[in-house]
Amino acid sequence: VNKRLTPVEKIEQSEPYRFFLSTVHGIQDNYNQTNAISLKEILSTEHGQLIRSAQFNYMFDIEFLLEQYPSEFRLKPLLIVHGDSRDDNHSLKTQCSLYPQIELCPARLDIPFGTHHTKMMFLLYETGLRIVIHTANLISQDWRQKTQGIWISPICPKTNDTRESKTNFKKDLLDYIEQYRARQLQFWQKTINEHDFSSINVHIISSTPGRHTGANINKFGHLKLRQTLKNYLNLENNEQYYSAPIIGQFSSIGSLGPNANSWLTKEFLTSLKQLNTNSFDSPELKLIYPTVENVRTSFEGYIAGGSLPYNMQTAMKQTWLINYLHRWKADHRQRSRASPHIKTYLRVTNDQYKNLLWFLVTSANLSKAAWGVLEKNNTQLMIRSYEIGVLFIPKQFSQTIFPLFDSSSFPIPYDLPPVKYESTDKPWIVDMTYKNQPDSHGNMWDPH
Ligand SMILES: O=C(O)c1c[nH]c2c(Br)cccc2c1=O
Repeated sequence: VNKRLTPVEKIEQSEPYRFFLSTVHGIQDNYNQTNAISLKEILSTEHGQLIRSAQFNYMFDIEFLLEQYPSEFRLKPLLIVHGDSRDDNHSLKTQCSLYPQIELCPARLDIPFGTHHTKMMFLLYETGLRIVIHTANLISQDWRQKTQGIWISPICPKTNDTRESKTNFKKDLLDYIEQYRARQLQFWQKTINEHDFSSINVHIISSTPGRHTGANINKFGHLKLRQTLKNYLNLENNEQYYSAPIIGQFSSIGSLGPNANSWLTKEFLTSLKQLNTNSFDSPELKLIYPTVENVRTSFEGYIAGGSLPYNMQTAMKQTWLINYLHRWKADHRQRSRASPHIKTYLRVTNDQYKNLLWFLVTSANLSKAAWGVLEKNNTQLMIRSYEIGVLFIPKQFSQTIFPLFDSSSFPIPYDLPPVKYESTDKPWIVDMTYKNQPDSHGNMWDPH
């Protein structure tokens, strides 16, 4: 019998990973019960009496957002942290002008083409502080029929000593917030400091705009990932891990250069393949990005492609990327037709993908703007955007690996091994017309 779980039961049952996919309209209920949660459930009164909250994001529909809060919480103070680009500001100011309880905090974007991608919630209850780090915009379309990733922290109790987690979560979160240099965030910096984070078992991997150098060079972007894997992934020096495949999965792709060696393998893969041994084998890098067919047959149809903004101008400069690409396929979660807006990076053992070495869920797509690009003879990492994600490492869960196919297995979002593009498969490109086959709603796609 499919017992409907309450939001609190869902979180209890998700232990120890606390990693969810968003619920999807149109799939069997039990696939929306196990390790799946909605925005209303995240904000439910069940978790306690909310005092105030903060919502970091890229796209906002304020009416929709307020509707997701329980009615008794809708008038609580709400801080909206958003990108300071002109049009964002205008529409947000207009949307929020009706609500005195909403305060706006524009994030400085001093480097051109940077965006405020970070998707994070601070939920302050009478019993303590909860952090949610996820991949969904605060618009209804992002929470209805897509595959989104969500990590929900425990409610961290207030404490009179600054309890840190074994993963340095508190310090890394404060380092991230500090980069905004925004007075509207001072209350939350103080609040974070006053709460006990010792129960948190994930690492923060974040990005902030800037040219990070010297002591700060490993604080953000792909060098933070490299450093964290180096320090915490204590795999015995056995050869079997050297060629273990690495998988990147995302909903957009930036300009990566004229060939793989420009940035993808030389810089980005070097960080992903970091073991605490200097292994020389080059592991396979497999990239998952939706095909046109994935989009056409998705629940949303071609409209899903509006949230996959890989453009023609970029794609035509890097046809070499096709050889790395794999389809979106998530049959075991009944989400092969729930278009992915989640972004994940993981490493599996090469014995038929039985075990996971680490798993990252993040706002960061496959782009230099998000992850950073080394400059000045590798002495500085230039990042354009704000991003944040959480990294799961077996050691922090008292395991050497995360089993993938047994009872306590890690709830991965898609099917492994990934399915390589066939010769007829094309990556979805947002500004192309698709007129030769109607989508699941009988529509065509003509962006002009
Ligand atoms: O970070 C995100 O979530 C996103 C960033 N840029 C986008 C563009 Br540009 C067009 C359509 C959707 C998105 C999007 O979803």
